[in-house]
Amino acid sequence: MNFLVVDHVSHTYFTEKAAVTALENVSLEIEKGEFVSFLGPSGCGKTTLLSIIAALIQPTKGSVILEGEKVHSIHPSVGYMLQQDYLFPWKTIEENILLGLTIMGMNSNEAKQRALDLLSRIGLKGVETYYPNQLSGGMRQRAALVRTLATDPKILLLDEPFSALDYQTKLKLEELVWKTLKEYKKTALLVTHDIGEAIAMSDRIFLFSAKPGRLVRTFIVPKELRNLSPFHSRNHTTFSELFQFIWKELDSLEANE
Ligand SMILES: Nc1ncnc2c1ncn2[C@@H]1O[C@H](COP(=O)(O)OP(=O)(O)OP(=O)(O)O)[C@@H](O)[C@H]1O
Repeated sequence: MNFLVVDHVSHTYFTEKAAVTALENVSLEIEKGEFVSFLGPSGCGKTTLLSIIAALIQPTKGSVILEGEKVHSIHPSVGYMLQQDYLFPWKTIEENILLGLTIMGMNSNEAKQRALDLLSRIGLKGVETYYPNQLSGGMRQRAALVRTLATDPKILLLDEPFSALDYQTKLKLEELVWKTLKEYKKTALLVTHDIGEAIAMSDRIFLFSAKPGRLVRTFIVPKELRNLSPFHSRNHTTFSELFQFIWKELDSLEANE
């Protein structure tokens, strides 16, 4: 049984002016513990697909099946990490993280201890009492990662979580997120515009076309890259070969728009 199945999903947004088909007949399967990326031109429905998997919106057609059960409503098995950290500015880092646990009804000491352990592992020990505006962008995203992992979700949806960061911070955070998710054996779906990021972090890459969003190709990242952390993957010769290959595919998709 596949861990997550997206089964013939289509989605159309109806506005006063028009109907926009964001996704058309998308089917894919993801295994437990896999790290996959959704790559494609702007507007190809990547965020829409993540929102459907999280059950924030219902697909017009098709379904999403997680561990054999159809996903109907928002469920704690899914953790979301976005471009913006959405930490509450009036709460300390620790309070922000514990708030997530309380909302999920997980108020146990064990859950709190896990959150504090995670903060320390992710290099944020000592900043528990700080407010978000006292931290750098990279530290805030690390705090957001802790908040997401603290509830122990089965699957993490990462919607361009590094895109607002400067290049060096982005590379460091990619490394940290990849290592942490591998250590915790999490399944992750990353939405990105960055081909390099997709190759460096993923086991497989799903390439989408726009208008309407269709799954056009799946790339399996070669094993020699998959076993390397993002930083080391970027320095491997196979990396640039795959980069150029995907670049050309993406370029031809954009030319056909
Ligand atoms: N709430 C909405 N109402 C109407 N149309 C929408 C809505 N949300 C998204 N769309 C449209 O659906 C299409 C897919 O949008 P979506 O945000 O899923 O794409 P994306 O691939 O994540 O884009 P980007 O890479 O620019 O973030 C776009 O044409 C967008 O304009």
